Amino acid sequence: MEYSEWFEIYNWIRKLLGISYEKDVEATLILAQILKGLKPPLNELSRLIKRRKIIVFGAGPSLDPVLEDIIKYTDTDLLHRKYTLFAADGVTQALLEYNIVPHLVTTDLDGDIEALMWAAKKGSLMLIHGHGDNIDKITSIVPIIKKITSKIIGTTQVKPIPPLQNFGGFTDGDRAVFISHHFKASKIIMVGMDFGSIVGRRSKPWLKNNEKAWPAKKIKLDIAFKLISQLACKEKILIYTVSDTVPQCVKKVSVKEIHLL
Ligand SMILES: Nc1ncnc2c1ncn2[C@@H]1O[C@H](COP(=O)(O)OP(=O)(O)OP(=O)(O)O)[C@@H](O)[C@H]1O
Ligand SMILES: Nc1nc2c(c(=O)[nH]1)N=C(CO)CN2
Ligand SMILES: [Mg+2]
Repeated sequence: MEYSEWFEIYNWIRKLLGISYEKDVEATLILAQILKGLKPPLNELSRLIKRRKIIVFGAGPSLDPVLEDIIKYTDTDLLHRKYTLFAADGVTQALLEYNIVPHLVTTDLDGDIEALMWAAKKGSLMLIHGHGDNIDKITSIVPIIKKITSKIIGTTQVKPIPPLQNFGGFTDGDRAVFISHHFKASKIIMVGMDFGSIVGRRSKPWLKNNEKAWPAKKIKLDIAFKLISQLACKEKILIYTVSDTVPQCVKKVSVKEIHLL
């Protein structure tokens, strides 16, 4: 997506959530400074996505039960070989419990940090997002991840400055879908991308159970739903979901059907 096209969407989101452009720019400068000197592994990102089937895991309430179901039909080694596994932030904790190392992780560093460190150690490529409301986490956590791995790509939602990138997308989950589209995935299969008004417990380390979405979170889930609908309809790409809430132009499939895709 052209930056000008994204910038219009970003401004729409900014108004909805009252986001500060200046703080987003500040976060971008700080993240770029911390990652300076690290060459973003874009070739590896492309190799993991281009012409491959991607499973994007979101942190909705259906994540854990569906993951259990998937593992019933496909053993975890096969899953790892057949698909590129793309975890949205806190989902990494669930994958850790099944010992499934995601190939890719999108995070704005508000998921379970231990799980993110585990993924970094195991070789996941970490797409770390900087925005105006996670500057404290950027400065405290990114230097630690940098000591563990060089497989880091910094992302931003404003104009990128090297070595950062902007592939479009807003929340960790829809950003994973946008990145998969940008690098020309053959198919994108969404698991746990439930949207709606219940936040899955994997979303935040402090959640013990699934919980009713607080007002800002509800707006973010609606934004994610809309962005994926727009992308699926406009770009005519093949996006599937196993969740009951189905964005426009996305096809609903059952867990059993995943391996037929
Ligand atoms: N019902 C849901 N509950 C939680 N996450 C969901 C749900 N449906 C889809 N998702 C996706 O899973 C991702 C999980 O990431 P995470 O919980 O870290 O959210 P986030 O993008 O950081 O947003 P926030 O800033 O509100 O925490 C979300 O970005 C969202 O796109
Ligand atoms: N400034 C700002 N940007 C964001 C925020 C947020 O809370 N503040 N949350 C996001 C969800 O992943 C993505 N981007
Ligand atoms: Mg997050």
